[in-house]
Amino acid sequence: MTLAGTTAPRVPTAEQIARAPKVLLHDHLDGGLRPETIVELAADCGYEGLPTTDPVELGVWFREAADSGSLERYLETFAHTCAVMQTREALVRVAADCAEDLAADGVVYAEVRYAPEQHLEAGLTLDEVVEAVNEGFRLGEANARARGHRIRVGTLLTAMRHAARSQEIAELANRHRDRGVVGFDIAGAEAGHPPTRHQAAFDYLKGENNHFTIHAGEAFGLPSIWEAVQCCGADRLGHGVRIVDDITVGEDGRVELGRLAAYVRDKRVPLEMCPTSNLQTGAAASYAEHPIGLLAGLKFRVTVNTDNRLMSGTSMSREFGHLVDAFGYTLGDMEWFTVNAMKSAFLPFDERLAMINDVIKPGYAELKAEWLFGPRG
Ligand SMILES: O=c1[nH]cnc2c1ncn2[C@@H]1O[C@H](CO)[C@@H](O)[C@H]1O
Ligand SMILES: [Zn+2]
Repeated sequence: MTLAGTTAPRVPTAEQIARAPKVLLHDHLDGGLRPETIVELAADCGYEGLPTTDPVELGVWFREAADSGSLERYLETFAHTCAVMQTREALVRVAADCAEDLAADGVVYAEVRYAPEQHLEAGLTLDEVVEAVNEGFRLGEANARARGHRIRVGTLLTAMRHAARSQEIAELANRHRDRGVVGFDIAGAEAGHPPTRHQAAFDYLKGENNHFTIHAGEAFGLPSIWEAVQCCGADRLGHGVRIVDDITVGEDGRVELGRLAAYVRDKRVPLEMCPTSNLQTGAAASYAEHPIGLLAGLKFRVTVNTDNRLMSGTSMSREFGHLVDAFGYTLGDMEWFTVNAMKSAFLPFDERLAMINDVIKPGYAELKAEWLFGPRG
C-alpha cells in the first residue's frame, strides 16, 4: 500500500507562511520605513537630500544602494531615513507604521531597535525620542488590533559602536525598562570597533540585571563573537553568522565544533540571523549557502529575522519563503525557528511561555491540519 498523497504536504504555501505566527527579534526601526512615508516626511521637514521623491523608485534605490557587498556602504543609506526621523510626530508615525506592517505580515511579537542618539538633530532629548517611539508603537498595536491583527512590540535601544554614548544609552534603556524598552544593543560598522570598547555599558546593564544583544560576527569573524559572548556577556548575538568559521565539515560529512562554537551551542546563545541582509553585505553568497542551514541542522538556537525591511526589500514572510525554497523547510521547521525566537525574547518568562503555548503552538497546529480539510480528488 502506498501512502503517497495521504500525508501533509512538506512545503508550506506562501499564503500559509504569511498567516503563520512569527516572532521577530532583529529589526531596525530606521531600516524599515515605507518609501511613501519617507517621501511625505521629507516634504514635511524640508529634507532635500533624497535621491528621488517617487516612492517606487525610492524603494528600488534603497535596495540597490544596500546591495553593495560591504557593511560600511550598506550603512550609508541610513542617513536618509534618519534625516526624516527627527521630530516627535515623525517618530510616532514611523513606529506606528512599523507595528502595523509587521502585524499585517503575521508577526505576533517583535523587538524593534533604533539608536536614540541619531534622532536629536531637531532638538529632541533622548528621553523624548524614546517616549515618541513608544507612543507610536502603542498606536500601531491598537490600529493593528482594529484590523484583526494581534501584535506586541518591545524596543531595544541601540548605541552606535563608533560613537561614545553607550553608557548614556544603557542608562536610558534602564530608565525606560518595563515601559516599552526591553533591552539594549550595539550596532554600526564592526571592523575597528570591538564590542569591548563599550564594556562599561555592558557591566552597568549586568549590574542592573538588564538584557542586551550585540551585533557580532557579521562583517568580522570569531574574535568579535568571542568578545561579545565571553567579555561582554551578550544574551544574544546579532547575526553571529561567522560562528561557522569555528565549525569544520569533513568530506565524509562529519562535523566538528571548535570550542567557541560548542560553547555557543551548549549555552543556547540565540543567533539573530538575517539571511537577505547577509547576502547584501557579502556575509553569505546565496540563500542555499547561508550558514543558517548548517547551524539549524546542528540545532544551534537559530532565529530568523529581517534586519532592515526597506534596504533588503523584505519581510518575515519573505525571509521564510527564501529559506523554504533553499532548504525545503516545513511548517514544523518554521515553528521551531519561531519557538526559538520566543524563548530568546527579552520578555518576562511567563509572557514568553504564554506566547508559545497560547499563540504560537495553536497557530501552527491549525496550519498543519489544513491539508486534512482541503479539496479531495
Ligand atoms: O546589519 C547591521 N549591522 C550593523 N549595524 C546596522 C545593521 N543594520 C542597521 N545598522 C545600524 O543600526 C542603526 C540603528 O538602527 C542604523 O542607523 C544603522 O546604522
Ligand atoms: Zn542589524
